Amino acid sequence: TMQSNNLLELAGAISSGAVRVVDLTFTLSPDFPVIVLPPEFGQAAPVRIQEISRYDGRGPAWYWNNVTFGEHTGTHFDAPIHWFTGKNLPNNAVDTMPAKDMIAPACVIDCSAQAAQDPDFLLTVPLVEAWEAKHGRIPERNWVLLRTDWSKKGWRDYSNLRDDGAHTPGPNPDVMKWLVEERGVIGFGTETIGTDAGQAGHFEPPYPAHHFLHGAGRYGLQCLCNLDQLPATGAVIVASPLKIQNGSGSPLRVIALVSST
Ligand SMILES: O=C(O)C(=O)c1ccccc1S
Ligand SMILES: [Mn+2]
Repeated sequence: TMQSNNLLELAGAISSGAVRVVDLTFTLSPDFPVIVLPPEFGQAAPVRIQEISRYDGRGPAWYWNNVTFGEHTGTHFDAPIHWFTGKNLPNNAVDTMPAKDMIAPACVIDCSAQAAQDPDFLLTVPLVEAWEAKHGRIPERNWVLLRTDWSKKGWRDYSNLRDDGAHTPGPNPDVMKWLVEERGVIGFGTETIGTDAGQAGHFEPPYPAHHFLHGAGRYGLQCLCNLDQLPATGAVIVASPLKIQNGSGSPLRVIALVSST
């Protein structure tokens, strides 16, 4: 049928390279920095990869590990249940979210110049409107990915922790409310630790990306990389979190399909 031909054409285009598959994921390792919350709160467990056997007496023909990690570690996905504003929504966990939400187009907003000047740079509605004047209105059910080139920093600058918390770029409250309510985005993605800015705990409402996205049943992606390899529009994101029972999120492989033509 027509549909199956389109799907087979896509598979052929991926095989031939006419459609590039761009990996937007950091390697999940014990060295990767994880979010540090104020000391009075529970903290993410460190990533641990413990070898069970490696073709030796513990397992002569096989290599495998036990892996421990927090749901919000490395390049990872946030489900609506992660935030109190999404706690009562239907199908709000990674194991109950609709599979169709795992594939959607993306708009990439390049703020790398601004973020290079100011680690506390905030995306605003006027900046997105200026982007739309150039690239067209953000369609419904798209990811909006904030390119800051933060993923190119060394670990210390990547976390950019000071005594008053992290200083990393992100969205202001107005733009998050606007993206969700006026543009119907499926989610918001960042290169930094967290979809929110490092100082977002002081915003109103606190952590506005989490607040508005998950309150509307939408999703977050964070610690992305290689956003500089994506076009402003036209990429399709595949983001399928682990099917953790009642999970609030999970590390995952995020890939983007990009037409080479
Ligand atoms: O979703 C996250 O990884 C994240 O940024 C976060 C996690 C837990 C608590 C607060 C925040 S703000
Ligand atoms: Mn998260």
